[in-house]
Amino acid sequence: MRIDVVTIFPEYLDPLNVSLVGKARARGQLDVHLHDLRGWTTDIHRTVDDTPYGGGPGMVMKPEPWGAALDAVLAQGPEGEVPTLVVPTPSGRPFTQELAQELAGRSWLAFAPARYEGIDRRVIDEAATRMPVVEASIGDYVLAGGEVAVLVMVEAIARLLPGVLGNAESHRDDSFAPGAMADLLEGPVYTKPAEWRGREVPEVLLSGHHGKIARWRREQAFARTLANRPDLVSRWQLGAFDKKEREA
Ligand SMILES: N#Cc1c(-c2ccc3ccn(Cc4ccc(CN5CCCC5)cc4)c3c2)n[nH]c1N
Repeated sequence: MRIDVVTIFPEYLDPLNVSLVGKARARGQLDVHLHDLRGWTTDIHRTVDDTPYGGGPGMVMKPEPWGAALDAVLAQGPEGEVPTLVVPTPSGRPFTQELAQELAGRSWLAFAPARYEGIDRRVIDEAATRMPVVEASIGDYVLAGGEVAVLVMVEAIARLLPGVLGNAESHRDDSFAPGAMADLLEGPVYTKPAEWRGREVPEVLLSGHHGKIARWRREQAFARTLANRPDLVSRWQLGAFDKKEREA
């Protein structure tokens, strides 16, 4: 997968050099290109923003630098291909595991993290005439810009790419991943030592009885989901019900 990121803060994306994403880049599983938006400004002050038409707070990112930057990204990318443009925004569709799975299936993603009050709308509308555009939000809170959202999205997507997670890890039982535990949160996890500060590991986990362990983990996941995300329980129950219906 090729990933391009256009930003006025390329250094904000330094975490893409470490850990899971960094290793995937070193192995050639990810090809990441960072672009400083100011490289496409034409004035001495390298201006990327201006006041909003219609008034209102803050500044808006000018269309010219973004248009030129996206032109350059398309020109530098694989011949005859276009990226999916991912635009982090508070008003976007929720960035969920499902959307991460969808984007993990694309061969080329271009991220456009904005700052200020966002990008002039015409940039997105014009881009949508020549590539798929996904406007997505990582959660119901307000950030100061889109770069941290890019870090979140790239990590969630990268770990789904074949071979990126080692054999010792798996996204099979992730929260929200398809399958028996779909839509349930993870249950508790334990490792050695068996006793720590007077607290013991649940006996069932030491039993070696895989059926009992699996049932215990499902019960724990259900209890945790009921406590922290009751909204997911109804979805899971409906899913489990549908499955029984289909098997009946
Ligand atoms: N993903 C994601 C995000 C973001 C996000 C993503 C990208 C940018 C670019 C700039 N900002 C700052 C900002 C802050 C408030 C507003 C709303 N204003 C109301 C009146 C006019 C706009 C617009 C932008 C961003 C925030 N925040 N939260 C998420 N889950």
